[in-house]
Order: sequence, then C-alpha cells, then structure tokens
Amino acid sequence: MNQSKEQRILNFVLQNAVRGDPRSVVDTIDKYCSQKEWAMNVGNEKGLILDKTVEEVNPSVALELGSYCGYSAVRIARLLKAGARLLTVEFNPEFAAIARQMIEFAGVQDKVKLLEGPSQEIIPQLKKKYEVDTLDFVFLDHWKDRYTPDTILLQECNLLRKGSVLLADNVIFPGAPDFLTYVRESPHFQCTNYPSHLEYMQVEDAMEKAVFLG
Ligand SMILES: O=C(NC/C=C/[C@H]1O[C@@H](n2cnc3cncnc32)[C@H](O)[C@@H]1O)c1cc([N+](=O)[O-])cc(O)c1O
Ligand SMILES: [Mg+2]
Repeated sequence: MNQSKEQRILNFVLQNAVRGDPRSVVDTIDKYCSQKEWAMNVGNEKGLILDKTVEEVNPSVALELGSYCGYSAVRIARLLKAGARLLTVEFNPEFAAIARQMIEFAGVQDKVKLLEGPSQEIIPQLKKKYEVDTLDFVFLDHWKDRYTPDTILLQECNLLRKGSVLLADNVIFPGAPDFLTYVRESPHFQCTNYPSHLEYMQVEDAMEKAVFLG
C-alpha cells in the first residue's frame, strides 16, 4: 500500500534531521513541506509567533489540540523549562503514531505526552486522569469548528485560571469566525490578533491570542 504524505514527511525527517535536535526536526519538516508537499503544520512564520508566546508565558503545563505530525509539539516542547510538560491531543491513530515518532526523534519525549482521542473526551479527563490543576497555555490547531466548543469546555472543566493564554492558529484561513466572535465578545477574554500568512503560502492568515481574565 503506498505511503501517506504524513509518513513521507516523517521518513524525510528520519533521514535528514539530526536525532535529538528539535530545531533540525522543525527546519526539516518546513523544508519538505515548502519544497515537496504542502502540509498543515503551523510553519515557520506563524511558528515564530508561537515561539514568542510560549517564551512569554513560560508555561509549566501546556495543552495542544491537534498534534497532526508533531511539528508544533516539538516546536513548543523545545522551549519548555525543566519539569514543564506539554499534553498534545490527536484523535487520528495514524497521525498520532507519526507524531509520537517525530517527538521521540526530536528528543522531547520526556516533556511531551500525546493523548490519543477526541478533545471533547480528553479535556474532561485532564484533571483526574492526567493530574492537571490548571493550564498555563493552550495551542488550538485542530478542526476549526472545535475551537469554540473546546474553549467553552475548558472553562466548564475549570482548567483555565486568571492569565491562562489561548493561542489559536488559522483564524483567517481556513478561518474560525465563530471562535473570533466568541472570545472577542466575551468579558472573560482579552484578545490580540497577530496577522501572518498561511504556512508555506502567500495567503493571508492570522493567530489570535486570548488571555483568560477569570
Ligand atoms: O484544517 C486544518 N487543521 C485541522 C487539524 C486537524 C488535526 O487535528 C486533529 N483533530 C481535529 N479535531 C480533533 C479533535 N480531537 C483531537 N484531534 C483532533 C486531526 O486528526 C488532525 O491531525 C488546517 C487547514 C489549513 N489549510 O490551509 O487548509 C491550514 C492549517 O494550519 C490548519 O491547521
Ligand atoms: Mg493550523
């Protein structure tokens, strides 16, 4: 059976990146996806916005919704302080397997736990099953119509505290209009928009930061 695009991306990393070097894994995925096959990684331009936000928040506990191939999990994990951890959620078993291998190859497996399943089932388990008190940082990059319901679910599960930072990818393309309306109109969030471009393309996109006010 011929390989999937995601398997081809992983193979390219295994053959061309430096084991244990997260930066080389990120750069190698960007090289493949800009020169050979486009894929929905956050990419380097928006990746810099992600980096700056993670460095600013310096989270002890971070959550990512939508691991895909593990690009942003590696990108986030490389910036985490000793003892900090990233929980990343992915429900597609094939993508989860790819992401696990990507995380392992990058050498960040001690900081990252991949939780396989749908976010709407995993989020309510975070406190009891995954020993989370509250989340310092959440990166939303899964199906765009899940951003709003999962943001509401995070609040219902008391997983956000005053100052928790949500960062959402693709609020322009493919777009998450209901999420933008929800967080911008909510008195519980302070929002900032970061204009950028779609990964590997000259298409307008943006990221939205929403700080929970309690
Ligand atoms: O569609 C996009 N992203 C959706 C990402 C989806 C990824 O998150 C998982 N997932 C989804 N709901 C889930 C719920 N629970 C767990 N995993 C879940 C999917 O199995 C996939 O691995 C996208 C599209 C473009 N684009 O240009 O078209 C650009 C981007 O940057 C994008 O992020
Ligand atoms: Mg995205």
